[in-house]
Amino acid sequence: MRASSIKRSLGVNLTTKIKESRVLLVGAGGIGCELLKNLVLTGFGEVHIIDLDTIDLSNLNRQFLFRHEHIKKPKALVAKEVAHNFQPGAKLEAYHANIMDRQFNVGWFETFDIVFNALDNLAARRHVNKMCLAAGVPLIESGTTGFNGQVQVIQKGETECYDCNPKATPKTFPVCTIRTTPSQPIHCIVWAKSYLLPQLFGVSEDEAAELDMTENADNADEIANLKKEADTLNEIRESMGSDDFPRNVFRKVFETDMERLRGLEDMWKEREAPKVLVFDELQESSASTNLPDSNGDQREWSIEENLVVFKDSLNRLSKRLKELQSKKKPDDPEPILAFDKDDEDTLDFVTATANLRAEAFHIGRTSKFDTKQMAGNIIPAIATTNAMTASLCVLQSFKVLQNDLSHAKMVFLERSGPRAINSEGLRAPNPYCDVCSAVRGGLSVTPSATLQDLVEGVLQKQLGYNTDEISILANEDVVYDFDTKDNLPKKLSELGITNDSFVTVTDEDDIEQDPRVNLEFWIVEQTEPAEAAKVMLKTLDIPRRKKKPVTPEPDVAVVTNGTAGTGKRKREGEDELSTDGHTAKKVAGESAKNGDEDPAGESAKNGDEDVAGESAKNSDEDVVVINDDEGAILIDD
Ligand SMILES: Nc1ncnc2c1ncn2[C@@H]1O[C@H](COP(=O)(O)OP(=O)(O)OP(=O)(O)O)[C@@H](O)[C@H]1O
Ligand SMILES: [Zn+2]
Repeated sequence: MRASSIKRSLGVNLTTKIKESRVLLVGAGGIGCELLKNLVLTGFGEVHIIDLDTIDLSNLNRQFLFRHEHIKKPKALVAKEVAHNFQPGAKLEAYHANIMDRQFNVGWFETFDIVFNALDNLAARRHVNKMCLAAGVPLIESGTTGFNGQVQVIQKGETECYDCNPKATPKTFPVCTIRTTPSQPIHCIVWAKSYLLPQLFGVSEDEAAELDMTENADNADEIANLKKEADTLNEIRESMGSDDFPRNVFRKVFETDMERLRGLEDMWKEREAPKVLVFDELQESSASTNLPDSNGDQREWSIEENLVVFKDSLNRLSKRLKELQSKKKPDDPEPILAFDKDDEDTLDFVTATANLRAEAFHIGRTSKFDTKQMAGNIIPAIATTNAMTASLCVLQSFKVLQNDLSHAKMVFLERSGPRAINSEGLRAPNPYCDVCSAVRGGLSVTPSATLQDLVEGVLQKQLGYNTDEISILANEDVVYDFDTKDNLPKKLSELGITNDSFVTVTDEDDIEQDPRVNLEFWIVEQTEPAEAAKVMLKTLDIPRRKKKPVTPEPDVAVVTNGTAGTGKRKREGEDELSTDGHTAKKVAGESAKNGDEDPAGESAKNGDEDVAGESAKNSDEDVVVINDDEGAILIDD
């Protein structure tokens, strides 16, 4: 768009503000590429782009700034170069780096007028949220999952922050469901992918993220059995590469183990016992069965076809592992093969093995295509959703630049409701949110300062904390609490508490004792010689934590891959809040926005669950199933 047209549609004032603004774009992926193009064409004066990744073939279908010749080059740098051609006058700066690196400190964040998040994971989103709160910079957070998208404006002290609504951690499955009582195809897929495949070709099942190995009375026996079974599988690994290998594996997991399970009669009083699959019988019935070709990916294979793929994929994987082992140098780590949804061999193995197991447990089979979606936790990325979401981010940024948060909105894109775009007014911060209720500040530290200087000198003497009732977290580690006092004499630097690192002080007092909100500071190292004080903090007023009404477990949606935006809109304990007078307020002018002018308000409520919510709802066990009945176009990653 020409500058003159922009001026005419946005007005001189806003156009000038846009031109004078300096913004940061975090992530140059699906949303990021669209957003960068929009920012540059809208006339944003200075745009800094950061992305840690390089360009991959699978990005090209939707990350339109990238071409085949850019594969393996850093996303941020290529995005900058290409976008620069759209608007040669724009000042663009690119960083091929992780936004969580310390060099991107609070002072650096403070230099921006707006930060745009176009990320794909919770950790980075949370980090940027925290940095923007610390720096007092407005954040426009966005996310898409398939046809759903979400944009949220976050401003310290005025709106909800990214963490004001609970986010679910990725789904894990109880070990006993996976090991002995699977009842859905996903249980069999997780077993094949996270248990059997690593047992045969990789690391031990203890490291599988999807298996909840927390030991308790119910599963102690099962975990002991697992260890025993692992030993047997290790023996079977010895036959890898020989013709007997697939047969040995099959017999172990579908004959011996099934027989053992059937013997646990108490277990099968309420449910049907698994059946034993007999290798020799299946081998015979599959004698004339061919390997399914790629046209067969979308249909369920017969049990014979599954056996053929099981054997063939095991042979392919064995060959690969043997090759890696033969090339291993003495100091190299032991080679392994790990599941990758785009690796045909591991995907074939998981599909066939999961289907054979499903057969044993009287569960329906899944096609290779569906297995790939489920095992890879894939929610398709859709270029149009990204483009629409990116444009909504820019529209919201206009409100921010005009200091008009009362007209900024939380916007949702959805396909299932009556309208594609829905919105609602921004909400005030959740008073119980530990993240945005925290008090933040810089802490000057000399190189010789110890943890004791901090705990006693600052927290106890200056700020009046009871040092028996606090815990201190630095770089994800507890460095101090009632039971961990050994670190007191250590220098802060020895504990990794150096320039620009964050330290969080949590008041662990019971809620009746009126604990304070979290105190979070970033370290500013001073050079010696120091004055008397080794650790300095200007006296802060640290308010008391809000007493939360007792509530049932929060009803959280499953976020499958961290791509989802901002989580369910219903706040933890919100119903109770409304009844005791603490109803979360809209930022300003709320009713006007949700009244006649915003007929989308109501539908937004239906679609306002976490953008991954739809898939989560498909199963009573919160299993993520991709519901594609309506013929979505799946763009594979
Ligand atoms: N900590 C981080 N620092 C900088 N960039 C990040 C960080 N975490 C994620 N990103 C970037 O955010 C972008 C998110 O884009 P997107 O969701 O399209 O993911 P993608 O990796 O490009 O594609 P997909 O995951 O769908 O294959 C990616 O380019 C990714 O590299
Ligand atoms: Zn918050």
